Amino acid sequence: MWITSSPTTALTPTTVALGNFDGIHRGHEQVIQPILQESRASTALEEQKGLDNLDESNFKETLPIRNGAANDHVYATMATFYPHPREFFSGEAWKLLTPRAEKVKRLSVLGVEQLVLLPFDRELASLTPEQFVEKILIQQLKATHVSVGADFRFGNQRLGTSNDLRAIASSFGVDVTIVPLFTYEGERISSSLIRESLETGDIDKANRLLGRSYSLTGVVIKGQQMGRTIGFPTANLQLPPDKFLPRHGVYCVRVSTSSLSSLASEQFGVMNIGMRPTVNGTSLTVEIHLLDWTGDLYGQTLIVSIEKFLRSEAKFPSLDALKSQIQADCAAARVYFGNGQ
Ligand SMILES: Cc1cc2nc3c(=O)[nH]c(=O)nc-3n(C[C@H](O)[C@H](O)[C@H](O)COP(=O)(O)O)c2cc1C
Ligand SMILES: Nc1ncnc2c1ncn2[C@@H]1O[C@H](COP(=O)(O)OP(=O)(O)OP(=O)(O)O)[C@@H](O)[C@H]1O
Repeated sequence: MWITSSPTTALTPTTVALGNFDGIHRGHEQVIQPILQESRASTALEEQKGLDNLDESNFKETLPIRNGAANDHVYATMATFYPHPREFFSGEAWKLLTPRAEKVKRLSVLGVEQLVLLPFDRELASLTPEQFVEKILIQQLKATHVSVGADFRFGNQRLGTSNDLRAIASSFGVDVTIVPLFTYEGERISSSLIRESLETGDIDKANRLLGRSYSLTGVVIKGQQMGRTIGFPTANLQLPPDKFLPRHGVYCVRVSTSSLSSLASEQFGVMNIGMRPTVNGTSLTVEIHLLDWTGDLYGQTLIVSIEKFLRSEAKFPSLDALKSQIQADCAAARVYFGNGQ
């Protein structure tokens, strides 16, 4: 996937899904679908042209190549803002459901070909809706089609609505798909609602809104190595600093790794997110104990899918008391994953 934070270097022409898209939830996927369809239609057209021109003597030259203006390919593009507008306006670091690497991975799976990170600064924030369309969408991205949700707002002071976008874009001959709001049990699916669910430990709801399990991807680093002394070795995860974490506490998780060398298949585990008050911890840690697994995971990248909130983190009077509780956590996780022992 081509990623650029300079819209003038975007691959063009484009079909554009527009918004913040933090989390890439089920509502976002509805907005992305039309641009994929349009891009695939252009690929089919290209391939047909390639085939029409094909003969044995010029085989190489007539296959469609996607570089430069010489082809008709329309690039399925997500145009999003960086930093997140909330971070820009509040001046405070904004934690993300999908930090950049995760977003890119998810978009690639969906078939998006290009991510354009529009630098969100005073200049961009002060563009009127008309200026935004003309400068960014038409001149820079050479959009042929744009897709947004019905509640999309844009331009200076968020004055432009999705209908305004359609009216302005149509004056340039560009179609706008306005996707009806995708709801779950009567509530509009949004990044904010997913954050709220994660904050309260309602993992089931967060995962249903997302359409997949909320996950943490990080490298295993060394902890204090006390876990093994109480019989529960843990993999301590280092996460991107801008990753949004659910409420502190203990969770049932599924763990996999992109590397073939460590975990042969997905493993079940228990995870603690918190300060470890029992051992007078001073920093936030995210640590996982894998059920029925021993081995070395240092340096490995783990993908941890969060499935269920079990309990809040607590300060125990002794390490033995903590150990008994972790044993109970493991038992609860086995029951949850259906292999009670
Ligand atoms: C499933 C699980 C639950 C935990 N619950 C708590 C807890 O409630 N309170 C606490 O202080 N620490 C808790 N911990 C963290 C332990 O204190 C920690 O694993 C131990 O201190 C070892 O840390 P280390 O791996 O950095 O050496 C938990 C750890 C796990 C794996
Ligand atoms: N549930 C939904 N159904 C259809 N379109 C949606 C839905 N949620 C967001 N969109 C659209 O997807 C694009 C990206 O949405 P954006 O990330 O800005 O909103 P969001 O998920 O509601 O996040 P937040 O809660 O932070 O406002 C926008 O065009 C928006 O209108």
